[in-house]
Amino acid sequence: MEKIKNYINGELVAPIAGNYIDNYNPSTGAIYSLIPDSDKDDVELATKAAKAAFPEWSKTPKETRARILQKLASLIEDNLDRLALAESKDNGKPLKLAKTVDIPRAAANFNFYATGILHYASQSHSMEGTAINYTLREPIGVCGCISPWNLPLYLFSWKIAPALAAGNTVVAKPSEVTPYTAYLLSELCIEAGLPKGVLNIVHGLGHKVGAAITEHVDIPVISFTGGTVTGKQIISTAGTMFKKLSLELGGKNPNIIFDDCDFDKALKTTVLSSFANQGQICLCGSRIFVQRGIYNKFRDAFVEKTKQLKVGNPLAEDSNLGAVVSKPHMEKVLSYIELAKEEGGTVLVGGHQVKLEGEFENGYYLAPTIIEGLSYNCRTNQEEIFGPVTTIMPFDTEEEVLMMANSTVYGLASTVWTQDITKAHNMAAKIHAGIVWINCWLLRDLRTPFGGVKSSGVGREGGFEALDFFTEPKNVCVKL
Ligand SMILES: NC(=O)C1=CN([C@@H]2O[C@H](COP(=O)(O)OP(=O)(O)OC[C@H]3O[C@@H](n4cnc5c(N)ncnc54)[C@H](O)[C@@H]3O)[C@@H](O)[C@H]2O)C=CC1
Ligand SMILES: O=C(O)/C=C/C=C(\O)C(=O)O
Repeated sequence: MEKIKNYINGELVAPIAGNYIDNYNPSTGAIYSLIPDSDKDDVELATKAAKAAFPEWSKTPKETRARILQKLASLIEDNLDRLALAESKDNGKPLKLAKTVDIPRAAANFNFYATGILHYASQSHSMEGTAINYTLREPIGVCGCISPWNLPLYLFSWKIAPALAAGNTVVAKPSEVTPYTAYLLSELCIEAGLPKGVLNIVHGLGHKVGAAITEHVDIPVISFTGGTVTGKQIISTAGTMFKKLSLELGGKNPNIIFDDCDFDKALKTTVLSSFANQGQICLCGSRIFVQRGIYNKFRDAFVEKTKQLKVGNPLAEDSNLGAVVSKPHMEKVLSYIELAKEEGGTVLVGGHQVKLEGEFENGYYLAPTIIEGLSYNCRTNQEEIFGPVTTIMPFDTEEEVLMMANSTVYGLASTVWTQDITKAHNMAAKIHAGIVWINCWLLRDLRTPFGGVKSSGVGREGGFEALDFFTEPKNVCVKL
């Protein structure tokens, strides 16, 4: 069986202790490769390599760094089909999604920061003839980047690209649930001519590799995307070591649909925002609030459209949903559906596992699920499920829906559907979230700040925010 390798000091290497864990294909439930079960010794080796590479990489002209990262982006584009197939096999997502979203976005992340760094400049503040301040932005050192399984290469590269562009070196850990495209990326880094030690990829479990990165004294910066519980563990270690932290965590995002919306657009996008990537995007809308005047009409049309979605082999062109990422995750989502029923919810569509035939009979498939009749403050409506499950609830007034929308510990994203521009702006101002989409969803401009408030995270990714995060400001005041 194929053994995935770590990428340390420019070379593909086996884990020091020689241990491996199984890698499953969620669409079949079969083990198809082995992942290094690395430990703190591998992290130590990677950190040493990253530390040794830092002086030269940080002094390499930004134009040279940009050229190498652009070469990497081109190689990702050249390998689109291979990478998309690998992502679909590792994660269970529809191949067409990996081809049109995940892999192009990974290339875009490298291109964006390769060019972004060329436009990133020092600020200066003049003190009217007395003095002038200029603020240098310097790379920090070795950065730890820890990423999740839902958008594997997309989110892995979203961290690595700005860290490297800014002149840092990196020790990165992809999710052990979906390691394969990070492994392929390491091959492409070698082909792109990334100097050895600049990027190091250590595969393995969160409580071993992730924890070793988090607590390493020579890694002063941690950028993490994943679950809120893990985020808390990272803060409790890295916070006390005064590390610079960026945490992009969970969401329980409201979709707020007013009577005066463009009905067809709101409906079409709500189907997408509920079930894209099997509902495994931190930005998916998982609580749908519909104003009473159109509630019945919207609910019935939403159920009808959801019934038409095909759950199937991720490689098939006509599959709308593939498999969820793992058996434990499927069981977690199913347990929330049971909880919803106990809490008085009615399953309008879905609510069960989908059994496919032939080689897919042991895959982890779930029917897209809509649940009605729950109170806004029950556990189903407060906790992140992270699967193809959404709830639908009526509301009457702006005040009422704001109260319900803002009632969770999360505050990542929201959508608002209305033709009334004043109402849209008022809602945007009052929603507790880092991102508000008005009459759209997941329309991404990579220059914008990306992240959440409350338990959805700390800090922002995207645009110059990420370059600010991956650099340290130094103010120099010159007396005139
Ligand atoms: N982007 C998001 O918002 C995501 C949210 N989640 C949520 O989190 C729940 C749990 O999913 P998991 O796979 O367990 O996500 P997770 O948060 O445990 O995994 C994310 C990354 O963190 C690493 N990690 C785990 N424990 C760590 C530790 N102690 N120190 C450092 N790194 C550690 C993992 O190996 C992985 O690379 C999901 O059901 C979902 O609700 C999961 C993945 C992505
Ligand atoms: O940057 C984006 O466009 C999307 C990011 C999505 C996540 O961070 C997530 O699902 O965890």
